[in-house]
Amino acid sequence: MELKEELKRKAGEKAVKYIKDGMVVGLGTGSTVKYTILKLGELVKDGLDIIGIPTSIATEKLAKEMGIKLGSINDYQVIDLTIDGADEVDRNLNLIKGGGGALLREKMIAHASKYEIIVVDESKVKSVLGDFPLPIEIVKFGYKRTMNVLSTLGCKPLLRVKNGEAYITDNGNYIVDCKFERIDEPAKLERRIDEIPGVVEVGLFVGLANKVIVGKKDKIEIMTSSGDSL
Ligand SMILES: O=C[C@H](O)[C@H](O)[C@H](O)COP(=O)(O)O
Repeated sequence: MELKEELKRKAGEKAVKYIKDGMVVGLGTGSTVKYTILKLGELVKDGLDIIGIPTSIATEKLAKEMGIKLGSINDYQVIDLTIDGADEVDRNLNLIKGGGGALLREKMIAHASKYEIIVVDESKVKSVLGDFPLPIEIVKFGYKRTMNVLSTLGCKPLLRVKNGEAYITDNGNYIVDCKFERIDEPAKLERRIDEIPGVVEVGLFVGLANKVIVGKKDKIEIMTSSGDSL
């Protein structure tokens, strides 16, 4: 296994230790949290009883294959704990998410969660967010205008394309990846982007993560928010 993959595995697997019998658990999306879900599948086979709430169709499929019992956010409107990945993390536990296109469901589930744990490899920890182009989910209607409005905030918006076609999210929308030079005030930028008509959700997660598990070469680092109690 290549080193980066090994660090993802380390962080992803570590997170299952916070999952307890009887919990409703939000299941994030991506190649890091995949390791959490695989491990969780083993624990479920050994008798752990939890309900998983998937954040994407891809995660729903994987969790089903692993034999994890699933529910929806409509049936479980309060989630005990969610484990998810991120594309970038700063030391204040602000995040950029949505590299895999799942940011809307991920944010809804993070918002419904009493506790959110993020799993990443060390390359994702940055002093300032913004290296990674910020994913923004927008409706198809008037998308060119929405992209122009986004550019007035100081970024270069690029419509996400997959296999030569515009990428479509699980919710039937487009994703625009917006490259900012640096994001100094994530909370302020999140609010400004959310105010633009046509924007469904932005991949900035501010004040939602309680703990970040970082897979490093020599160890696992755990970053916690103030008031963290898990
Ligand atoms: O939309 C996708 C999610 O926000 C992912 O959690 C994020 O992109 C990180 O994914 P990965 O662990 O594959 O880098």
